[in-house]
Amino acid sequence: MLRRAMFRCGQLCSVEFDLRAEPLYFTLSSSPQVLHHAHQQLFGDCGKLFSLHVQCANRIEKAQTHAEIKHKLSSTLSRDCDVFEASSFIPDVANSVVKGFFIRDKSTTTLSEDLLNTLRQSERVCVFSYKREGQYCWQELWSPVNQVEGSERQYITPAAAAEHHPSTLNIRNSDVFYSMDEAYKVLQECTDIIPESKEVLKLVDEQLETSRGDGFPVIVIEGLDATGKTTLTEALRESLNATLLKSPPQCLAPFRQRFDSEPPLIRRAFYALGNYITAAHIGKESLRAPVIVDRYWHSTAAYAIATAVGGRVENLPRPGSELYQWPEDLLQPNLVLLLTVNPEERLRRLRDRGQDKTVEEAELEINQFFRLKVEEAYKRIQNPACIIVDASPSPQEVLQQVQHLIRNKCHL
Ligand SMILES: Nc1ncnc2c1ncn2[C@@H]1O[C@H](COP(=O)(O)OP(=O)(O)O)[C@@H](O)[C@H]1O
Ligand SMILES: Nc1ccn([C@@H]2O[C@H](COP(=O)(O)OP(=O)(O)O)[C@@H](O)[C@H]2O)c(=O)n1
Repeated sequence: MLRRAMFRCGQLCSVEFDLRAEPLYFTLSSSPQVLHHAHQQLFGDCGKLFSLHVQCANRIEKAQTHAEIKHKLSSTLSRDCDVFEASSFIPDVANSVVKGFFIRDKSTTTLSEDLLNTLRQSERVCVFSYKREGQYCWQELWSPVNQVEGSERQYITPAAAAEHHPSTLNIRNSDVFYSMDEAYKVLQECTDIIPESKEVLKLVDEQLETSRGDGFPVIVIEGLDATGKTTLTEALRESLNATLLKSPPQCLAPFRQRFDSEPPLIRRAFYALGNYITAAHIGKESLRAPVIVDRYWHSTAAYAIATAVGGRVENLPRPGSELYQWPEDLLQPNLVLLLTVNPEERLRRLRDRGQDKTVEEAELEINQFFRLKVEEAYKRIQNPACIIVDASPSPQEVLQQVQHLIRNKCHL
């Protein structure tokens, strides 16, 4: 299946060569093409250069295989090996992305070849090698012993950058879910390999139909870790005599660690279903009191998009993209406030709080690109859009600022 996918006409390939730069784009053709300067860097002397592509029909198996290989490559290959994320895709065609890796092995050992041969035998992975003659470079199926019979040469053909970053093509109902059914289906497909999925789906089934009558206002507080959400939401619960809810809801707490260890497809479906459970609780609670929610769909979508899209903020889906649209079947709050503090103050608060960071928070600290993408994705989400609140002042000042906003917007 993959070989067809790799060579399909109009197929583009991209390699995330450098986090700070645009991916390297090329396509494949059966006739020799001269390499561009930019492609010399990757295909320069070829040497031990391989590309490795996951080929599984089942999307759960594909997601898990990709995650397993990523872990294997990072834990097994020596520092003499560069590993780059790669994709082959059809520009602007949703779900056309086939993900893979490029491995440039500068070591003198055969470690990468031994590992690739092991992976290749799993039948879920296809490995290509690269050869060069003068100005021409081509790929062909690889095997450790000799060239795979009938393996035709596919010449590397420089191509212009795609208008939209390839990672934005697979977001819909793979990283971000726009209906409960789509998220529900993913966990249904996992029940035999992740038994906890059955319990999560049972909790979803037990929730009442989400009714959003003309109840009390629903206010969501969003923001990166340590921006002050917990402190503010607890103060608002008291000052407004409100009900405080969280997403994911407490009933999912026993399963979080398990799903946090799964690839994005499964993990994000879990958090999406958490929002639907919280929505049912909001529907009920808002009939008798104002409701404050600590994180909701903005968090789920912003972190998922920022994780899925490699490289810089510019690679995010454009503002106004349908990927930022609120799910039609998810209860909408009256007001969403995004707490922001400068990075130094946030890190100080994180340290003062002393709790260990989530893996994602560790990533936020190391990778400034990721933090900027999360913050930008939060701001691009529409219907409802969030209102930005500077949460740098003291807890009391932030509370007063927010109470003023709530009075104006929700007449509370
Ligand atoms: N406005 C504020 N000014 C200074 N410190 C704050 C403020 N709000 C919260 N903190 C402190 O910062 C840390 C993180 O706050 P927390 O409410 O747990 O953030 P979050 O829930 O967003 O992760 C805590 O130690 C908290 O006491
Ligand atoms: N509604 C939500 C809430 C959290 N999350 C994920 O869970 C991570 C941390 O959530 P958390 O509630 O433990 O973080 P804090 O509220 O403690 O900062 C976020 O970084 C998101 O990746 C989500 O996807 N959707």
